Amino acid sequence: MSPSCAVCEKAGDKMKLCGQCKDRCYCSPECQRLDWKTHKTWCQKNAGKIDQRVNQTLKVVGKGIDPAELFAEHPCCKYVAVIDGKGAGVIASDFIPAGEIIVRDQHILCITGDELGLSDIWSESNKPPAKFDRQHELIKEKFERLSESDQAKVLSLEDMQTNNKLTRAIVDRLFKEGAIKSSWEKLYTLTSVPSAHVSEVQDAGYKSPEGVFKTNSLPVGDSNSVGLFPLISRFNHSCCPNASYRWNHDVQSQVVQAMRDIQAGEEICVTYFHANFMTSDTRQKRTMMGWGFKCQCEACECPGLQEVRELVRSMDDGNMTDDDMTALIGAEKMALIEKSIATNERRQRLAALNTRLNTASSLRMVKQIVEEMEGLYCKEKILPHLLVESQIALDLIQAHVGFGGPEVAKWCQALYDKERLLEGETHPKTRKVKQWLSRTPSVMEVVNYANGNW
Ligand SMILES: C[S@@+](CC[C@H](N)C(=O)[O-])C[C@H]1O[C@@H](n2cnc3c(N)ncnc32)[C@H](O)[C@@H]1O
Repeated sequence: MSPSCAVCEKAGDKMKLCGQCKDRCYCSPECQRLDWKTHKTWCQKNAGKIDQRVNQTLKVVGKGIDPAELFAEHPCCKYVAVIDGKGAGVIASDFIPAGEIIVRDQHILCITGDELGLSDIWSESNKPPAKFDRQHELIKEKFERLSESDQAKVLSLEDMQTNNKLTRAIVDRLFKEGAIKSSWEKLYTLTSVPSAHVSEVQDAGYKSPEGVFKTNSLPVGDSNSVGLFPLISRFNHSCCPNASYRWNHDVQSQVVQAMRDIQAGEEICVTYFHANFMTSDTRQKRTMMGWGFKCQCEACECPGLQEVRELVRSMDDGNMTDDDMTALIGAEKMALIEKSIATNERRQRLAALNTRLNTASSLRMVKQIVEEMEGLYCKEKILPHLLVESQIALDLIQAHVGFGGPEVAKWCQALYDKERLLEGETHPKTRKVKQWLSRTPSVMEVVNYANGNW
């Protein structure tokens, strides 16, 4: 759904905003002319003020950026508003096979460790306050040097650091009151607060290039730099993702790559951190602290769990049976709670098994652990996933080489198949594993490979 014309209410993607106040939308010059008589007085009175406010709030928010246009060259993706509360996201419009590179992206704003005097910008950038200040200045300077359209791209991205909660509250309120009619319009409004409400967000700070940078930046390969990638920043997080951010050495770009087959209509999600071994509470804390959101992915959804927990805690005299509990809260909610408990138990078990893997003292033990982990990953919808599969193949190669097992060749072949999909045929990693197909590697070779020294 697109925003509709203020006069005829026709919807469309190519709406034009009133050039003076930038507050009203029209489908054609005819409709704009028709509206002018009634709109004129308000527009003339407010346009100057609004422009001034807009400039003060850093041109607030990439007005005129249509995310669909940003993605137009990427036929796999169409950009749509997804679930409420997640902002926008990316939906596959076609079937995407595992391994396919969905989007390649170049950064439009980048800061380097050298500029900040840091040897590892990714892990150190939040530490010393002096460097933190320098970071603030650098982002501001670099942002001001961008073209107007790139500035708009930056400011159309999420800023969970500055004050998006307030923006969301305003947008939700307008949606409830009916002033925003469709979810597309809601999305559009989230990146382009109506001018009548600009002062509300301005007072509280709203978006800043720095906030956008901190919400969205990613490492630029292994170059000790961090960059802002306008397309890739549009992918939402999931604790059971179907895609992954990766740095592609061949094309020197950040890419999003499918980690399993993705069906048309599925949301394409990456993971923002390593969530496989965390319970939902830990994951929620992580997303809240890192990006200011409560994760709403499939693995985390359990509406009302918190409130039910509190209710049960307040009522439980120690004698409550499962049947009492179901009667109290209803079968549907009970099922959700059970689902949530089960998923947390599985993630905890996965974490414990992963630790045990490092100290397993026989091939049989490694195989048992890996098999159990595979079953748990499947139940958690983490498998199939190319990165997890290649890790499993690598663990099994290591165990077979170390304990003299009979299946080295089988697992080398499995790892080679995954690496080909992940990195391509000519990548040094893939070539290394290809050598192993004709001879058994040494333990040291496998260890080096696992440590990234290939
Ligand atoms: C890198 S941006 C992703 C694109 C963003 N939704 C947009 O509209 O541009 C990160 C922000 O998206 C939202 N988000 C991403 N994944 C989410 C999830 N699993 N649940 C809820 N919100 C999510 C949060 O607001 C988060 O700060």
